Amino acid sequence: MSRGERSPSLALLMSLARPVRGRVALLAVVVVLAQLALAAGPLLIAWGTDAALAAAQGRGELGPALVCSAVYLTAAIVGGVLSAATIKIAAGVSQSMLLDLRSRLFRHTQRLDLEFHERYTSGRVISRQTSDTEALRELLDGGVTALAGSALSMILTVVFLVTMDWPSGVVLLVALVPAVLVTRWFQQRSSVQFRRQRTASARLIVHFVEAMTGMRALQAFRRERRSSEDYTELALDYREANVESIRQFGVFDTSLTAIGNVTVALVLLVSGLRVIDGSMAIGVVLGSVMYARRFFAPLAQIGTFYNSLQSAIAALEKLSSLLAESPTVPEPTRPVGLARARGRVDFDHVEFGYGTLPAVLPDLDLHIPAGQQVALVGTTGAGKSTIAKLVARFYDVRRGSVRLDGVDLRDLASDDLRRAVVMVTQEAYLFSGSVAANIAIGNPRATRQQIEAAARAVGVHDVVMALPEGYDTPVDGRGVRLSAGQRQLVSFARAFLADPAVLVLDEATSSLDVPGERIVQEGLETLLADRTSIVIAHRLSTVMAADRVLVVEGGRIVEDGSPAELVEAGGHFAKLHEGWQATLG
Ligand SMILES: Nc1ncnc2c1ncn2[C@@H]1O[C@H](COP(=O)(O)OP(=O)(O)OP(=O)(O)O)[C@@H](O)[C@H]1O
Repeated sequence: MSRGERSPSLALLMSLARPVRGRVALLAVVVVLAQLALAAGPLLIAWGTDAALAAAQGRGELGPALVCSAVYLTAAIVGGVLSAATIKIAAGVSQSMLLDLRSRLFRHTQRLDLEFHERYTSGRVISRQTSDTEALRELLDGGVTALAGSALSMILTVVFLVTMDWPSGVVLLVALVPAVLVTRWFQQRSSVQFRRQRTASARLIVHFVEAMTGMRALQAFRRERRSSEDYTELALDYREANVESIRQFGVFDTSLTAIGNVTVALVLLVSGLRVIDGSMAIGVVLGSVMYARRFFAPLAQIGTFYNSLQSAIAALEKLSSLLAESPTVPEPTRPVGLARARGRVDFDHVEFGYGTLPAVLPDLDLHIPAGQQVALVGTTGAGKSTIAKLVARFYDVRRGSVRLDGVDLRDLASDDLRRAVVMVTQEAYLFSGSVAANIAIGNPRATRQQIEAAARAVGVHDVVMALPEGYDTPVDGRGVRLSAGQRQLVSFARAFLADPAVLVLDEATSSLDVPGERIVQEGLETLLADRTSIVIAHRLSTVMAADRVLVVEGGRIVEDGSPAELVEAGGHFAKLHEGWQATLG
């Protein structure tokens, strides 16, 4: 990892910590004080045993022993209270930082353009918001303080021990060599193992999600058995990875305990010999042994925390690179207002292609007067949706310009653009909430009367009234309680309520000209009336009702005229028309 790559992560961490820097400083002070209080224990015992007990036994003075006990007790209580405070402050700091991060991520990804979302995929966005934020939470929620506390505890132990009795300190430092080697071994092995675990778990989840979301296809093609065999294999892989990781930790932990015990024995041996020859007091032996015992425990914590640290660093890198993405459809620096758009749309020699791919529209010159109803037809992949999406400025053009009432969309204030141009997609996406709330998306300030009027206008009012709770009936994420046609009508009502100057609509391919679809057709007619409309048409009735039909082929308009004129002309459209009529029989 180069410095250049790391710095955005660090910058992100710093920017998250800035608003809570006071609490971070307090946390640092509390961690140091807690460790000092805890590390003082053995020193007090040594002094208490040698000086205070000697005073009590020799001269019958209880004072020093009482003082020593009181100080020991105070240090223990202070250490305990401060350790608890550390956890509390760290949790507060981490939750504030994560709240900030989560909202930043959400706002940012929402602001990014469609091109980004198509490239990045929703799965990746979700894992930024969930598992990566979670990895960071583990680190911030005590991981950093535990690491700092552990390191500080080891340093203080050595310093106190060397100050109290340097030969024991030397024994400790010598024992540190194998302990560090074992820790390094564990870190190397476990980071490989950790990656294996993560990959195995990701594969398992992907398989699970795929099987669940593709359940219909899975059952239709009788793939259940094969699918569960594959799942079992992946689950076994995951188990293997977990077992191996636990085994490694077992080896590491046991080795550290063994090193710790041998060190205690060595300290005891060296001290014992020195007590025999009279060069060491018994209290110092006690203190040294206690220091030796508490020395290695933090190392196990540092070792096990290594993986969390690694994954938090990786998560931070991914999060910061997502936050560094900037929209390719930027807000204008000096927006031009357009309070009441009339609805004239112009494509002036537009060249457009997705990302760096070859141009889909090589040179489109199209002028639609305000109020005209335009139907786009053509073979699949011809570029109809692309034209529609450019009108809503989901993407920016490479060359030329798209203008609304003469204003380049790139200069138009985005609120004005969103008010003036509304796109209704085939998908007719419903958000979780009531039917009324879904219609009100078109105009959040609308009253219930206005919502109902919109529903009446597009012919969905009776359908809604027949639902168990009428307008307050909740619809799930994708509107499972409503049929495709009903969903479409709700999305028409939403667009009707928004009342845009320009309506862009991708007519559902599944809805054909069958009698049951009459209601959708009528709703559509009301919606399209009195405004500029650009419809990617799939029904003959919609096309025939349009003022103007554009036949698109290979990103170019090959025929342009009224439906009657084009039928008359005997070109592509006339053939399409013939075919349509034949299917309707
Ligand atoms: N998001 C995208 N990224 C890259 N290429 C795309 C994207 N969307 C469409 N294309 C390509 O652009 C071309 C035009 O696609 P477009 O969706 O505009 O066609 P269409 O006429 O609307 O087709 P259909 O009737 O099947 O919806 C196609 O070659 C398609 O592969």
